Amino acid sequence: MTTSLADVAASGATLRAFLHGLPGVDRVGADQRAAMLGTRSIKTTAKARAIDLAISMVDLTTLEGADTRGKVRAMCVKAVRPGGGAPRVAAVCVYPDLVPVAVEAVAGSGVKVASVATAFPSGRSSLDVKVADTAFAVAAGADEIDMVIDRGAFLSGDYLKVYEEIVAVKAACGEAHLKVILETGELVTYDNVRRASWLAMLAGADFIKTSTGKVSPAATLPVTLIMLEAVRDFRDRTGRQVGVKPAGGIRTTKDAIKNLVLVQETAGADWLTPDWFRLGASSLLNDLLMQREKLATGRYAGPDYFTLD
Ligand SMILES: O=C[C@H](O)COP(=O)(O)O
Repeated sequence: MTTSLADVAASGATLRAFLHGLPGVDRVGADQRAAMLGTRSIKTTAKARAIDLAISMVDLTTLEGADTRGKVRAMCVKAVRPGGGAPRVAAVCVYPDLVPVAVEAVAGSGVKVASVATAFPSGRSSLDVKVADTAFAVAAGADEIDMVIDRGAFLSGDYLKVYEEIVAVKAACGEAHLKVILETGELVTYDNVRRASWLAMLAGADFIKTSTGKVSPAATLPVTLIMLEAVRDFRDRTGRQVGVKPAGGIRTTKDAIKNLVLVQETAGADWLTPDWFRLGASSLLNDLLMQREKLATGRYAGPDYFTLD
């Protein structure tokens, strides 16, 4: 069924009625389903393919106050050529002022440049500043913008403010893709995660992303499960596909593979590509490369071989 949801945001009241009319999340059921899918084992050949797929989905990230041009350049080299014949990652993710460095370093490789904007990570600034932050990153060459929602507005029930900010930032993105970070660790309930997912998609998000990586808990499996259900149901309802990016705290190959199983079993194979699913992580790539080497040779390459963060 393809139904227009255009009038849902006609007013704060209609938006609230829609979001609160979504079915509630069965918390115990979501936790159990995520735990059950997380224990699935996969064969060695499937594991090799899964590792390469996971590498191709990584948004290799550095978001520290101490980031330097040199650190970003080194990260980009690794993003483009992770080593050992592994595929390139999907994107690098940096603060807006470092976008030009990343753009130059990945030029011609196919690796995208993503940048966090809108007063990341708190989102506490005026809309003008958030739009300017976005425009700055896009003008510098960012292919993707990772914005944060105003959690304060969301938690006080001012859904229209959150919606309008996303619409304004989306407009400032132009051709750049917009990932909307829900910061699920601050949303308190799974029902809120479902509501925020729909709110972001209704406002035009190309991707919904769990977390900034600055708040704990970050990308838990149940939260990713709820967001995958939301993109699946949103596409059933509107015909538009939206991507999902768990980010924050994903460090091991085991974590990555659990996420891939979740995608396959929840949203389905249409989401199992870097166009529709990303893993936002600062150190996951190292473990994926080490496990890849172990599968191929039977032994781990030492840290001399892989640059460890
Ligand atoms: O968007 C990605 C996160 O900021 C990275 O978080 P992480 O350092 O826990 O992998």
